[in-house]
Amino acid sequence: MTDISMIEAALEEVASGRFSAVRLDEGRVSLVLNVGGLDVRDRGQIEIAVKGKLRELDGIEKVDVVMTAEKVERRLIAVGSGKGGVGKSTLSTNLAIALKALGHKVGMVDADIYGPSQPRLLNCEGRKPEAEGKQLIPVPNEYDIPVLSMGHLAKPGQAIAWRGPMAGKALEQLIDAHWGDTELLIVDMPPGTGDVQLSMMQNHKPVGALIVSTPQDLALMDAVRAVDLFEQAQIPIIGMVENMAGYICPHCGEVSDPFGAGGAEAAAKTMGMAFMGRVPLDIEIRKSSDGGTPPAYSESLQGKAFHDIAKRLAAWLDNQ
Ligand SMILES: Nc1ncnc2c1ncn2[C@@H]1O[C@H](COP(=O)(O)OP(=O)(O)OP(=O)(O)O)[C@@H](O)[C@H]1O
Repeated sequence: MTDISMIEAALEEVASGRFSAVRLDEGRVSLVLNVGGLDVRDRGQIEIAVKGKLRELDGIEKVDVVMTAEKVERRLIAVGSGKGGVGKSTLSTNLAIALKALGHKVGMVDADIYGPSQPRLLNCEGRKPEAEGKQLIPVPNEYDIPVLSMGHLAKPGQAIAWRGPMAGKALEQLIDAHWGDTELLIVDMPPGTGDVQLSMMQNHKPVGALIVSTPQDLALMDAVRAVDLFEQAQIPIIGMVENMAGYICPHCGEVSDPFGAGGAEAAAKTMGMAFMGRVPLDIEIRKSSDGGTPPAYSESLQGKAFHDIAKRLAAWLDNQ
């Protein structure tokens, strides 16, 4: 007849170093399985392997497995802007990839529920997230940045026209998902300064917010409003990023400043916040990002600006 030592020997084969509290009671085995660091699929597989292996043993009729994982301390970083189209999503994607290259375990929440673009930017459009119980499982992709976006739930091109409370609920589902061992969650915020943004921040308390602006005055006025919103919610501002600064002509190499120059840096100084860096207006950034091959993933010149900003962001996180 099977005894505890035989059960432990069998467990050693399929779950070495991960089991504890093994009990045997009239043909019924119970144990605790530490699944820390495993993703959802691997967790499922190890559970099946353990149950299968133990049921092969003489007289074992039932196996109860309790899975535990050390709690991952997950930090949220909000990327916001006062208005749309300033490059918030592009920055979020490329920063996520650059932070991953620095060794962080990064995930992405596309909180821009009315105009989701992360599925396209991370080249995983058309994939549906699976669910475990009531929790969504983030969508994997070639960049190893698990992502959840309303774009994965709605049909491509389908307009998402929700009222505030519904939009807020959808966003909760994306954030309270099965993020596994993801330590850093980049939240690509919806543009503007409405209720959805405010309640998300109150509920989830990001550790900090990055503000994106283009250099011109009008965009900067909107950026000031975004700063106000984060301050209202008592979210520390990490700093300001200037996007679409200095256009380099692909033909003659001449640098021009269609949206002005240095405006965001000056505004950051006035508001007493850090300036995190500038990203040039470069057609390659648009082509590669919108084409699902973010420039930060390659050694390209265009990727460098994002890597520099990611280093500053990582230093800020280290100092928290
Ligand atoms: N530095 C840049 N150089 C060239 N094109 C850029 C740059 N940054 C962003 N873009 C392009 O500008 C467009 C808008 O960018 P993006 O979608 O990232 O902005 P957004 O602020 O997230 O917009 P929305 O609020 O509408 O989601 C995209 O086509 C993107 O490729």
